[in-house]
Amino acid sequence: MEYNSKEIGGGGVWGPKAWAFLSAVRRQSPLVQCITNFVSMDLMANTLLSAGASPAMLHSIEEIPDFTPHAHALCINVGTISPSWLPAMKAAAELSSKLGKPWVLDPVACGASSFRLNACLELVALKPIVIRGNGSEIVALAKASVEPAKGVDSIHGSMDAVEAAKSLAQESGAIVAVSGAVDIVTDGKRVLGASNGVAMMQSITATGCSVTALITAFVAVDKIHALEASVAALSIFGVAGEMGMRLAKGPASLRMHLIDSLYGLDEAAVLSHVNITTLS
Ligand SMILES: Nc1ncnc2c1ncn2[C@@H]1O[C@H](COP(=O)(O)OP(=O)(O)OP(=O)(O)O)[C@@H](O)[C@H]1O
Ligand SMILES: Cc1ncsc1CCO
Ligand SMILES: [Mg+2]
Repeated sequence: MEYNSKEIGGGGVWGPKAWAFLSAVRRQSPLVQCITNFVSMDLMANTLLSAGASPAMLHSIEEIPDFTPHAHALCINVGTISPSWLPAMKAAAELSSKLGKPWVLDPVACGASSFRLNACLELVALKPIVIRGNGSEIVALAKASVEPAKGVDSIHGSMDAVEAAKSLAQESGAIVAVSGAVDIVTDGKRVLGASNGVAMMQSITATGCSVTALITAFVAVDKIHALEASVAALSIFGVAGEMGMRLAKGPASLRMHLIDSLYGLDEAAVLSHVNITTLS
């Protein structure tokens, strides 16, 4: 995709960019392989379908040589990792990188144990194009230290993790995204912020996992612009949350309306709601 790279500030230039990404996903319907946790499989697959992508939750190591080459992108999430899952994650990541296909890492609760942290560090070494976590996950991964936060939930705001995100991006070569009230995305130099979404999204399990999968679908259609793809996916998911919140009565109905809103997003809603700015 071609963009006017000259930023003219605010959502003005980003609304059309975000719409271009969502439209490309709807048009191309990329096949996204997800090796993810048991909690997130349903919401993640439905998020991808609602955005127009095609999810496939294949995680067996025996299937990777046949299947992974057909996927347009790969999402790896360590949420319920056990030692038997790690070889398949590494094999799929390695094969994707070898084939020039983008893959995205969600380092769920990477500070919770040394096994989980080391698994994430091994995966980071296999060159994900994007790493998306919450504030505590990005701080733990950047410091490479076990420091139990609150399990899969964050005790850091996304803005508390900006420096950690920049240093992780510089060390790893990946785009790093931190979700929160303002979603932060950095390549180690530029820092973009997406101020969409509603706080109640934190009360639905696996919304973070699902937005990581949406980022994967967006980089599947334009891996050259992974920074822009990531911030656009975070903003679009947030806009769907804002629209869904108008009809929701609580987390359970927000979950349903978020999916419906993502499915039904039109250009006018995207252009008027996307709120992406350059932070530095
Ligand atoms: N205070 C907030 N206001 C608006 N949106 C928010 C807020 N906090 C989180 N979000 C949004 O909620 C979604 C999930 O982000 P969160 O940081 O909770 O991820 P997570 O901790 O990895 O979640 P999970 O592990 O349950 O998948 C993102 O789209 C994010 O933008
Ligand atoms: C609750 C939970 N536990 C492990 S993974 C997961 C989903 C949110 O990350
Ligand atoms: Mg998470």
